[in-house]
Amino acid sequence: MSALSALRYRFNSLTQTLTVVNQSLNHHTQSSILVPTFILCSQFSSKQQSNDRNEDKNDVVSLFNRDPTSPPRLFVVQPRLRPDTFLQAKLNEALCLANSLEEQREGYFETDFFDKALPPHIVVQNPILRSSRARADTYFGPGTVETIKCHLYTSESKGEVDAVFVNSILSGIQQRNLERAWGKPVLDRVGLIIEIFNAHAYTKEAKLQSELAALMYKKSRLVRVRGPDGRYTFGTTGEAEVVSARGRGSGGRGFISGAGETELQLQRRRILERRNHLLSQIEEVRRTRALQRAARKRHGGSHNKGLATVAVVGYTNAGKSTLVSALSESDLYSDSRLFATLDPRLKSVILPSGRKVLLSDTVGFISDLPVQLVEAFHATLEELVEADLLVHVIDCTAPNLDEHRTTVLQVLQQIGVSEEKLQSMIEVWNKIDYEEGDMSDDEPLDDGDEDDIASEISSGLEDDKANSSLAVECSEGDFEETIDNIQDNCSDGWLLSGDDQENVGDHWLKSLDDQRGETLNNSGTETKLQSQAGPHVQISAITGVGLQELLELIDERLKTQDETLKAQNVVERGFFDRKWRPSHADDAGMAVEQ
Ligand SMILES: Nc1nc2c(ncn2[C@@H]2O[C@H](COP(=O)(O)OP(=O)(O)OP(=O)(O)O)[C@@H](O)[C@H]2O)c(=O)[nH]1
Ligand SMILES: [Mg+2]
Repeated sequence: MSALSALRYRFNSLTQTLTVVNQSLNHHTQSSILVPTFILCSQFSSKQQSNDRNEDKNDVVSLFNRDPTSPPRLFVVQPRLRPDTFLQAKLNEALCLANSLEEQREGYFETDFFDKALPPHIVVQNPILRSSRARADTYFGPGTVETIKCHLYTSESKGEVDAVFVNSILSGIQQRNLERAWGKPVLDRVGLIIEIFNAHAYTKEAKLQSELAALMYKKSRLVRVRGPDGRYTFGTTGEAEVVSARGRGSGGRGFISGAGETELQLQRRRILERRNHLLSQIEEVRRTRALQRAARKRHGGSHNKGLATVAVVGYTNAGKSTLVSALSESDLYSDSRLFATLDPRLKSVILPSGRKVLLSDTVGFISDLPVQLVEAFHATLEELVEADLLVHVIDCTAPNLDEHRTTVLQVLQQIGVSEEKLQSMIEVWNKIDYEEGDMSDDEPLDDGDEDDIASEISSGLEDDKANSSLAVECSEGDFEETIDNIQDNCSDGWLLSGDDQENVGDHWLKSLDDQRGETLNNSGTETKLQSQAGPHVQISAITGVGLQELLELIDERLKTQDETLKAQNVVERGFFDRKWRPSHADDAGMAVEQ
């Protein structure tokens, strides 16, 4: 089996299995359930929610000018990674990300995830693996840029491409230069994830937070690049820097009144104004959430006891929503699309001891979760920080399970979850029902020449090569040459920019390397983030295996926590009593004796 078919097989077998699983639930029922039947202490009443959802309905925030009525077709560029299992996992994730970008309408997606064709894609040389540093201007070397360009043209001739997705982190300059080289909008990993959040945002809260993240990302991408004529230009298509009237006349008269505002300054100002507006609205959301949490803690439980919240966290697509639905016998929206859930949902569950608790389903994480999203989704993520107990769901079928675990732990630490809560977190391995198809004739990705593989993996291009003049330039024989032998001095003037930039991509791969070092090393040295040796419970949220055991474990952990808290309270009360007891001689003596 060729590397391409192996990859297709893996992707298809993954999606097919999930299709079968999904068939057990009626699609339309699933789709419509985002209008929740029961949201405890929700921030808005259901009537309010529907109003909120209708409000700003046409406000589609997009990082590139995509048509919101139909999902964009993306061409996926995956830089090579090692080992092959890691590359395979990252490529699969990139393809799922590319297919996940679709506007959500009235609570459901028009396209079934499994009906979507595999996006055209290519695996290329990784500039960071090769020279430990990516090019400042185009990230890839000129040979790779050209190779991608001709593969892109071939795909485009079939009407397949609206934009290019590079599964790496690019700087603003690199992105702009690649857009010019390829004549297509370019999205990097951060951009695509933010774009997906914007497309999937449905409630007012999610929309506000996603828009804020997109704005902050946009702000960091406002760059000027040198045009073909050597002058600085602004904008994707290289418009000249526009000067607005603002600034003129404000600081003086006539010639000393200032040069006005450049396009760059104008865009920045607009972004900052909108940002302040969004921040004030998000602050309101946070305040409301905090009040509701406090109310739950005070009166939510039986016998006037507080109601404990158990937050279900995990990598995106791990099965969090399916698990919460199964435990609470409800029907939260679940989908193989990444980031299907953006808003926290609370569902009540009765534990084996008879105790009632709230299960919270929330947004999933991903490696390199954009910092803009973490900051913007502060109000949502705060729910996790405030939860009494965390349940970490891991998809045990993921080949890079350790990386998923590390990513989630890193994000939890980043948002301020205490060490104590991380220690008491329950780790659950989900999808134990999953059976891998027969992979006996599957070849490892890297068998043979790695550049042949890169050519092979490029989807749907092989057949066209013989006929297309462009394909002649991309023929496999030339491929190696294109990548290896073209000198790095071929960049046109416009590729070079005067603007300084940092190599964010380097950081990304370095962090990948670090993670792989941590997660794939066999030295036996445990990092702090890997203190968990294995799962506490193994379950299948679909078949129900292990769910009772999980509920018992939650019960037990909460009980232990209650006892610890009680003990602490006794100690604290003792201290309090000693400190504030009236200064009667006998009492004081007793207090000392205690
Ligand atoms: N085979 C199998 N598939 C499962 C299981 N649990 C969930 N899935 C599937 O995994 C996919 C993702 O499930 P979700 O519950 O949406 O995952 P999630 O973690 O909520 O994902 P996001 O909300 O996108 O972060 C869906 O297609 C589910 O049907 C399981 O136990 N076994
Ligand atoms: Mg979900």
